Amino acid sequence: MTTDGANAEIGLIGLGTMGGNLALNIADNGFQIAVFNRTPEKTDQFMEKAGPLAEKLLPNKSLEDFVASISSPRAIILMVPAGDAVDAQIAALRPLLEADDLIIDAGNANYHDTNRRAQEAGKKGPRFMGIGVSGGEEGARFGPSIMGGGDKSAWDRVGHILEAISAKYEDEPCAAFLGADGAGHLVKTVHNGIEYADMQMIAEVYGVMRDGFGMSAADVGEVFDRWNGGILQSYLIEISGKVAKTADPETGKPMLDIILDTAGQKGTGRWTAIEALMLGTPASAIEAAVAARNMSARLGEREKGEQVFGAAPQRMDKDLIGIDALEAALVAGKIICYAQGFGLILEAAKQYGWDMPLPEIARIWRNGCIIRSAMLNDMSSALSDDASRNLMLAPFFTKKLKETEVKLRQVVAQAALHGLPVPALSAALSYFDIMRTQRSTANMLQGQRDFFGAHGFERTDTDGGGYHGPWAMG
Ligand SMILES: NC(=O)C1=CN([C@@H]2O[C@H](COP(=O)(O)OP(=O)(O)OC[C@H]3O[C@@H](n4cnc5c(N)ncnc54)[C@H](OP(=O)(O)O)[C@@H]3O)[C@@H](O)[C@H]2O)C=CC1
Ligand SMILES: O=C(CO)[C@H](O)[C@H](O)COP(=O)(O)O
Repeated sequence: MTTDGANAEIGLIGLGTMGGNLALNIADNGFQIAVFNRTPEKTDQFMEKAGPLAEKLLPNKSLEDFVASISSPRAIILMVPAGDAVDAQIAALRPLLEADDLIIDAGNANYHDTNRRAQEAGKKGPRFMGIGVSGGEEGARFGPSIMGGGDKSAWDRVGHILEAISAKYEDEPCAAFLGADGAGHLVKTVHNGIEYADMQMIAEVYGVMRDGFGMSAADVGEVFDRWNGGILQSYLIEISGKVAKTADPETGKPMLDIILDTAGQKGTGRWTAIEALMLGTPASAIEAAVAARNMSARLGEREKGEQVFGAAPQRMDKDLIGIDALEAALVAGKIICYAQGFGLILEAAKQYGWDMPLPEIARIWRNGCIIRSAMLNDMSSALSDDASRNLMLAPFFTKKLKETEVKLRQVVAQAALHGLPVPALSAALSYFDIMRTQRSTANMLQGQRDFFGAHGFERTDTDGGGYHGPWAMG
């Protein structure tokens, strides 16, 4: 293949929401970038909107021309839907590329797919790496958080571009190499799992304010705005305030009162829960958040349930718990869901032998990504002190949990008494209570298992295992 006129330093396929903005971001940072889109008309539309950045963009209508316009060894970012589209795009590119060329999947891939693709690349070429990108449309355009995985030498080749286009926190790039094969995509998946839990807990306190306290959407928005000035400062609290205060231009009603209450999901939250179950590590707040989205989608069943049982939510006297208790409950819930998320990453790193820098993960989540928040700076410090310790046991977070735990308990208890569902906050509280109890109730489980299956148990008064109760059949 000729490389005459191959000027682009990098290429990108998939000019959708994320890919189009990422390409503009790369061009804006001074890199010449070749672009290609399956539907050629979208490439024309993209170029029309590129303005002065067009001079840094090399649009192509065929994959062959696209590949030929990138300087060798080539680096090509894929920003297409996860799954079959990625495999199909790699298969289409493979005959056009040389062994040292590099394909970078920047979509929300399942990390098991990334592990497989990395192995296939090792056998068939070209080179391959998977990176997680977070920040939505705006992040892609002006600075996302980038979670790199794969071959370190591949990261070293393109890392300067990824760092340049990433968000910055106090001038530090929110982009880093996090480990081999699918490590970057595993971290992005857990990021999204935490995102699910964080969003769900915010929705739960919104529910207490709306259905329990009878507050208007605008008043709820004011509360979120106030919280955003304190310990809960975060992108998700900020946008929740904006969502709550926005009116529908057509009806003038609050947007929140117009939006149908069935949550969509594309899979990353579910993958996080599946991964936690497969790795045997507790992620109950995240699992509860995924289950809550699943329940929300069953609108017909919920309608029938309300007809049969009556609606659950009941008004509650604001003084029973108060707005400040909701803030404290969110603080506690947030710490716990991050403790679970980092615990899951730690477990996956052990399983795959990946040397994953947990403080670095918290560091690159401090800006650019959807879960960016003030607390992530403290998490990065806590994980730097000891990355293998449960985050709840880091002194800063122990103190915060001691300050907020009672409020979390009051919110969950009063919510339950008033029929206000708070599944993620409840799961967080149960996790907290189990993880601070030396003598749990699993002795009963062991007794039951031994009774019906002779599975054996360990005794508290003797070393070793394989003991049976007197119920065992002789
Ligand atoms: N939206 C978001 O907030 C975020 C999305 N992501 C991930 O980024 C990736 C892209 O998402 P997003 O930009 O939102 O998606 P869009 O639907 O906006 O764009 C998808 C792009 O992929 C192309 N495409 C679709 N199917 C194929 C195919 N079979 N072969 C080749 N190209 C194809 C489309 O081309 P065409 O114009 O021809 O349809 C389009 O350019 C996904 O993996 C998503 O999960 C990651 C972080 C945030
Ligand atoms: O990766 C993202 C944010 O970090 C995407 O916006 C993703 O689509 C969010 O997940 P879901 O669509 O399942 O809510």
